[in-house]
Order: sequence, then C-alpha cells, then structure tokens
Amino acid sequence: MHDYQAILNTIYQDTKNTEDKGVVASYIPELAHVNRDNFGIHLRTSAGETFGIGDFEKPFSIQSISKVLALAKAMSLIGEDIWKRVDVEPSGNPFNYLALIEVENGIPRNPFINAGAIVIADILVSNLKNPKADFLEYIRTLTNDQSINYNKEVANSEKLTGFKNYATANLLKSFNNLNNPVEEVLDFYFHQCAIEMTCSQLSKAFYFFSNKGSCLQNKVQITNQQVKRINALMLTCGFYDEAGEFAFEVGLPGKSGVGGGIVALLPEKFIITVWSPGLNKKGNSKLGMLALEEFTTKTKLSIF
Ligand SMILES: NC(=O)CC[C@H](N)C(=O)O
Repeated sequence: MHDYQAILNTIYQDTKNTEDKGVVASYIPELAHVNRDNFGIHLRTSAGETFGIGDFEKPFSIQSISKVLALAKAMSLIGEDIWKRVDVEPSGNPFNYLALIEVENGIPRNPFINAGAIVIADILVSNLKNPKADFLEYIRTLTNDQSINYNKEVANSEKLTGFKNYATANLLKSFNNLNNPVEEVLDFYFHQCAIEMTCSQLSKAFYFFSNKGSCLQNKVQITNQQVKRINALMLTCGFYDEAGEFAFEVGLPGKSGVGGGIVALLPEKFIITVWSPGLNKKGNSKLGMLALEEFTTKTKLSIF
C-alpha cells in the first residue's frame, strides 16, 4: 500500500522550486493573467480516498482537458458513427496545426487536436437540445457538483482572438465535415474549453474512465469498450506532439490543457490531476509533466 499523501508532499516540495516553470499561455489574452506560481496536485483512488497538496482546490481553465469529456458525451450519443468523421491516429503535430486537414480531406487525425475537437463539438451541437447548458449539466452530474461553471470572460477572449480555430472550422466546413454554422460550433467549443474546475473536481470527473464507464454515483455513462477506446486515445494523442514523451516518461493515459492542467489515470487504481500554468514549448504544463514523471517513478504505478 502506498502512502499517497507522503508521496504527493515529496513531489510537491521537489518540483515547486524548479527554476524554469515554463510560460503561461497568452494567445488567449484572459489566460495571461493567471499567476504562474499556482501549483496543485490531487489524487483520487478507485476506492474513493482522496489526497491533495498545494492549490488543488483553486479553479482554473480546463481548456483541452474538456475534449475528453466532450468525446465521452458524443460517444454516448452517437457511438461508432463518430469514427466516420474523425480518425484515431496520433498527429505528431501541434494541437492547432492546419495543414493536415487539407491533406487528409477534412478528416482530423484524432479527437484531441483542435480540428478533431471542433468536429466533436459539431456533433454535440447537433445532438444536444441546449448544447451549452446540457454539456455543463453533464459535467456537474459526473462530479456531483453544481458549482462548476463556464468562465465567460475566457470564452469571449478566445472568441475575439481564435483566428486559427476559425480557420480550422472553415476548412472543415469546406470539406463538409461540419454540419452546423461555424459561429455556433465555435461558440460551443470556446465555452467547453472555458469551463473552470479544480484539480479535485477534475479527478472526480475523470473517475468513470478508471471505473469501466460508471461515474461516482455508480451510474453507467459509457460502455467498458468506449472507456478502453478513450483511454487508448489519451495515451496516443492526449499530449499532441509530446504524446510519445508523456508515455515514455510517465506511462499513463492522460490529457493536458493550455490552462496548465493535466489529468492522468491508471484504470481501476487512481486518477491524478496536476495544475501548474507554466507551459513547455509543446503547450503542456512544465511542472505537471515533471510531477507526474516523479509520481510514476516513485510508485512504479504505470500501465507498463
Ligand atoms: N491545447 C489546448 O488546451 C487548446 C485549447 C484552446 N481553447 C484552443 O483551442 O486553442
């Protein structure tokens, strides 16, 4: 049995004073105000025990971490039909890379690069009655927490400056892989990314990926097979052109966001969430990667 609290404390102390903490994302202007010194780690075991250190109860912008929850919701709505519109291969390119869409005739490489996530957003806009309200409700149900909300300033900030995402959506539309108007899909996508959650709320939300598809309240959200697929995608595509490095150093399925959060999990064992807003060159949390590497090294708990 591991003493998780002691392990988290050690990792926090070891990592906190790293000199190069990376750079806070500023291409979404509203995110640039976040203090780079925030640092929190939270772990939830499958048995329901929880451990935390540092800023694990402070809300932050989950950004691309939301893409995993959006994919899970879309899979529960339309199942295997998703794969007619999005592929399941790692892209080896940055999350907002445009050229591949053109080369591959409008079928994004995977659901976690922006192009793929925008197609998933389109599926949710088509299949949810009140897309923004229903998606928020989904996350509140997964976590059993009504306090979770969108940060409208972050969503609007991205709407004003998200030229590359507009280009992506327009390109997808030109290949007939977007059924709804670009504005509507991106409004949903920017809100989805602008959800604010704490490390402990994210550990709760991702619980069903470590629990064969059943959430905290033991309600089945997606099938066991769908969970296997989503975890496989997190492992191969969750960190864009750094997915290999994350598997190599950490060895867990996981997902990052430019808000500086990373969630990773070991099926039927635990979910661990780290938040440190400074990013490395690939757009993944610098200290988050270091902390998770130390965690799986110390505990020897990885899928390998
Ligand atoms: N990697 C990320 O977290 C990117 C999400 C951000 N909303 C974007 O579309 O650019």
